[in-house]
Amino acid sequence: MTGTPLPSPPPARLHLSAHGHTLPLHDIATTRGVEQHHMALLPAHALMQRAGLAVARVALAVAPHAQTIWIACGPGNNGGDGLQAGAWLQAQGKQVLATLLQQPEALPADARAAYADAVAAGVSFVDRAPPLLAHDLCIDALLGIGASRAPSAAMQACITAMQQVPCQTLAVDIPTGLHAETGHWLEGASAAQCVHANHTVTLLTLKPGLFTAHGRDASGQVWFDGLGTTASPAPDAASATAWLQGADFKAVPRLPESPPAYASHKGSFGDVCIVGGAPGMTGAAWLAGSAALHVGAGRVYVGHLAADAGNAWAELMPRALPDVAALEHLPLTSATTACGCGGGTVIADFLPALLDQCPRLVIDADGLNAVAADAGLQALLRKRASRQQWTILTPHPLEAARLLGLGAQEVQTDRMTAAAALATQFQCMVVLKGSGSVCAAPALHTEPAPASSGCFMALAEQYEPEPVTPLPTVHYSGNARLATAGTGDVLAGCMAACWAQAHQANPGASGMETALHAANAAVQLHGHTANIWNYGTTLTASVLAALLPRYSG
Ligand SMILES: NC(=O)C1=CN([C@@H]2O[C@H](COP(=O)(O)OP(=O)(O)OC[C@H]3O[C@@H](n4cnc5c(N)ncnc54)[C@H](OP(=O)(O)O)[C@@H]3O)[C@@H](O)[C@H]2O)[C@@H](O)CC1
Ligand SMILES: Nc1ncnc2c1ncn2[C@@H]1O[C@H](COP(=O)(O)OP(=O)(O)O)[C@@H](O)[C@H]1O
Ligand SMILES: [K+]
Repeated sequence: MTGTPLPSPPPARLHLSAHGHTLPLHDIATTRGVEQHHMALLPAHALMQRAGLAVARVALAVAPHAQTIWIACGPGNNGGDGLQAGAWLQAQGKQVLATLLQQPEALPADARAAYADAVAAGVSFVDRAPPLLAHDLCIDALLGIGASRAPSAAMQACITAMQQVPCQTLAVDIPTGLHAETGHWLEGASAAQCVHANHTVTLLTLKPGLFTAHGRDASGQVWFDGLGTTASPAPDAASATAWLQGADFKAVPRLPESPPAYASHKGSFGDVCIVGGAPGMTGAAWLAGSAALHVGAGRVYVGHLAADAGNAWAELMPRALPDVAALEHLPLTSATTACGCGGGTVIADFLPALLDQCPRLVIDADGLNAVAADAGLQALLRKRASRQQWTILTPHPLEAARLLGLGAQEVQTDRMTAAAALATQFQCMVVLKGSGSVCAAPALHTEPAPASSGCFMALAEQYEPEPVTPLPTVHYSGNARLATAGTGDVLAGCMAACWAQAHQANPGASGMETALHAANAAVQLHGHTANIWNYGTTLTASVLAALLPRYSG
């Protein structure tokens, strides 16, 4: 077995990328399809041999000095990958001890062959975790994409042991206990029933659950191996079911610098209006305005709902909004507007006019709460897309729950579905914030094919455009340094500024696509700024706003 040619390329390590790079994500059904396709092309058992080799390679890379390696193997093919890795590692001179939670004869065929390889290589079998030292390693090969319920009692004992070992843990494909698609715990399980790995080597495809909800905490450093089925380190893009933004297989910790054209002026970078800052929450509007300014909007107006709002930044243009009529002092019909930041309950009075007039509108915070509470506002919101007026909603999980009439926990249980449901329900772009922010869009209607004459004209008239729903994007950038008050206001202002500039640069582009681009660009800039903050002090929202890099397309 050790003479089998090595599949290439070797496992690749996922890194943050400042370039807004996208990588394809695949759900379980598509992953199964990819697996079946390649299994049919390869000799029997070859794919699992490659999977085992990929796991062994990562094991040697992350724990080069390990002498003892404990592998907890479940009853399916994830366990088979573990057994196969054990065979490779034993052949490399490691002492491999495996705990197998299934009778060997009851394993699926590939895993049974892996078991035979492990026995032949000299792997020992033990009932429970052996004594391990800090430089040793344990491998979680209990459950992969076949996990269907909370771990069994025997599995739980292995998970608890893995939580107590003094060495690193490497998960195969997905940490046991985590749902591969949602990043939530398996149904009926909790954090205590999930492996919290230092590393995860995921196989054939990148799974969305590794990157959102609890996924980032449970997975540690993610590695990918296409098992020789892809020419590049990235999995196949054609069959993607979502995108991951902000990660790459190479470290690129620098933002590109593209200076603005010499012959440009402040009118070249779009205007932004902020509407918010009710009494007691004036800071929220200033934070959003500051963010818009730093991201590079040409002119930023702050319409504040409090009578005495002060002025935090000399560069911002304040406009007092004692009543709805005062909105005429803002260039709402030409600018890009972010509303709701610190908007209090009074923002509800302003929303009908904003929904009516603003061609590009980001609705955040209290603006979202107002919409959730008022069916009339919801109807106005839904109508906007048909009038070519575009909207981005930026809820955190509780705001999303209010809009959907669910509990916040239900939203967190399946963040991608929740974001997509909001996008469809309100015909808006949606950024569901939190760890692994998710951007979703409603179905886009494709234009009819151009027809020039005769029967083709007649056919074109009958042509019903097929709606196309863009894939959701999960963001890899961002971390818990953003978990401080006001960072959401900063995101809203940042988004309006990205959107204003993207629209200004290309006013003829599809409004919906520009909105989607702006939503993703803003989440990336915001998250990236938190990723590079390394000063040991709290990243306050004001500092975050001032550090945001200029939008560069
Ligand atoms: N074949 C190949 O060449 C390749 C395979 N690959 C690998 O295969 C993995 C998928 O394998 P898989 O489909 O066998 O599913 P897997 O995750 O092992 O679990 C299913 C088993 O667990 C059981 N079970 C479920 N939940 C349970 C629970 N809570 N507590 C206890 N038991 C539970 C379930 O029992 P059942 O529900 O049937 O009663 C069944 O026995 C994939 O993630 C990747 O690692 C790739 O590397 C590519 C090459
Ligand atoms: N643990 C985390 N990991 C990544 N991003 C986070 C985390 N906590 C918060 N954030 C980000 O910080 C921002 C917080 O927004 P929000 O909850 O609206 O805060 P606020 O209302 O205080 O401004 C969002 O962009 C969110 O995605
Ligand atoms: K696993």
